[in-house]
Parts: sequence; structure tokens; C-alpha cells
Amino acid sequence: MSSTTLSQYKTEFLQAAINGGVLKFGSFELKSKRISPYFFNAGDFYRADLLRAISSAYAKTIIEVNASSAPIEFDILFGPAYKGIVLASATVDKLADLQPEKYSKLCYSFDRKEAKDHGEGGNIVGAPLKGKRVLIVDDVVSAGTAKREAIAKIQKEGGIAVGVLVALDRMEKLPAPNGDDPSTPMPSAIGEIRKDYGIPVLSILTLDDIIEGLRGKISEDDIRRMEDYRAKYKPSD
Ligand SMILES: O=P(O)(O)OC[C@H]1O[C@H](OP(=O)(O)OP(=O)(O)O)[C@H](O)[C@@H]1O
Ligand SMILES: O=C(O)c1cc(=O)[nH]c(=O)[nH]1
Repeated sequence: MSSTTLSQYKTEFLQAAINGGVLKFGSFELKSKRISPYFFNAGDFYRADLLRAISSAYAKTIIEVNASSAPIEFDILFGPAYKGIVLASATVDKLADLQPEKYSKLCYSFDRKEAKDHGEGGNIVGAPLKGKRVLIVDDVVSAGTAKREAIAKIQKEGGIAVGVLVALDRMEKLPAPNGDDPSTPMPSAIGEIRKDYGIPVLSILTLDDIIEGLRGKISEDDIRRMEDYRAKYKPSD
């Protein structure tokens, strides 16, 4: 997809990610153990203008999908620890600004990576999930493992996971069972979440968008390494 086909808010978001140095180039080990030549570090949206850029992009994606023929109804935005915590909370605030009539009472919730054994205790901070429709808001999808873990936590609390929204779909395949050998054909990580849980998985940007958006702005070697990585972990479906 060419960056010229991106809507204005997506183009602005990509520009904010570039300006804020959120997209990094080099060699990065991912949660999946894959070694990637690029990394999207949502922790670098730490300045007010950058945080507003990312929360606006999430909020506008939600508003756009809710104006489509396949809206997502939800009660809570859930941000998986750690980076998702800020993203979900800031997006709740932004949605309440943009559509107060619909979202002024919207709630957020997030998990702890380790259970707290004193005070209020437990694993979840924020709105109780029991019986609620929960939209997960996180930074990226690579192999999809963290999203599956988040869905399991929500279900364990009695919540209903109704969708996933991320800033970046890295367009990768599921890990192969044989030690994630890249030559093993495997289906798309986000496609399998959609199928396994019957929920939508949305992203503001994809790897295709950022490669096209960065062409001419970063070195040709970095672009080639991203293209090689995309081909190496391309889903079979
Ligand atoms: O497995 P996937 O669903 O494809 O996602 C990869 C996730 O791994 C990272 O989170 P990590 O668990 O490292 O937490 P962090 O937010 O503390 O960085 C990253 O922030 C993504 O959310
Ligand atoms: O897969 C990951 O671990 C991952 C990829 C990425 O681009 N950014 C990130 O924070 N985590």
C-alpha cells in the first residue's frame, strides 16, 4: 500500500512516529525471539504532543470503524502491561473528548505483570471486567502471543474480549511449532486471532504502510532489510 493512500490521520500518525524516533533501525530481539531490523517503541511516545498523536490515531480508528457497517461495541479499553496501559488510558481520555455523548463514561482497565499480594491485591487495575465488553488496545502485533495472553486474562476475569486494536500490524506469521523455522509456511498471526476468537483485529498502520512511508526518508539498506524481514516472516495465507 502506498503512503499516499493513507488517510490524513494515519499519515499524521506515521509522521509523529518518525519525528518522535519511535521507529528504530538496527537489530532487535522480539518477544517471539525473532530478530528484526526495525522496532516500533511505543514507549517513546512519552511527550504530550506525541502521546496526543497516538491517542488521537487510536480514537479516530475506533470512531471510523464505528461509523462503518461493522461497528465494535465495548464498555472498557484494556491495555496489556506495560506499554498498553498508557495507550488505553490516553485513548479513553481522547474518545471522551472527541465524542462525549458516547464516551464520557468509557472505562479503562489493565493487568499487572505480577499479581499484587497486598492492598487491593489481584491482577487487574481499573474497571472490573466481569460481564463487560472489552476492546484490547496495544502497541504492535508480531506473533500475537501477547494478545492471546491478554484475551485469556480478560476471560478469566469474566470479561468478553470483543476486539483488538494496535498501532502497527507487523504482518508476520504465527510462530512455527518446530522452533519457529522461518521456512515453515504458517498463517497470519492476526488472521488466526480473528479466526480463533471470532473477533476483529484492527491496526492503524501495517508494515507495508511504514515501508512505503519511509522510502526516501531512511537509507536504502534499512528499507531492504525491512523488505527482507517482511518476506522471511510473510504469512502463507
Ligand atoms: O506477542 P504479540 O502479541 O505479537 O506482541 C508483541 C508484544 O510484545 C511486546 O510487549 P511486551 O510483552 O514485551 O511488553 P511491554 O509492553 O512491557 O514492552 C510488545 O509491546 C507487543 O505488545
Ligand atoms: O514483537 C515485539 O516484541 C515488538 C515489536 C515491535 O516492533 N515493538 C515492540 O515493542 N515489540
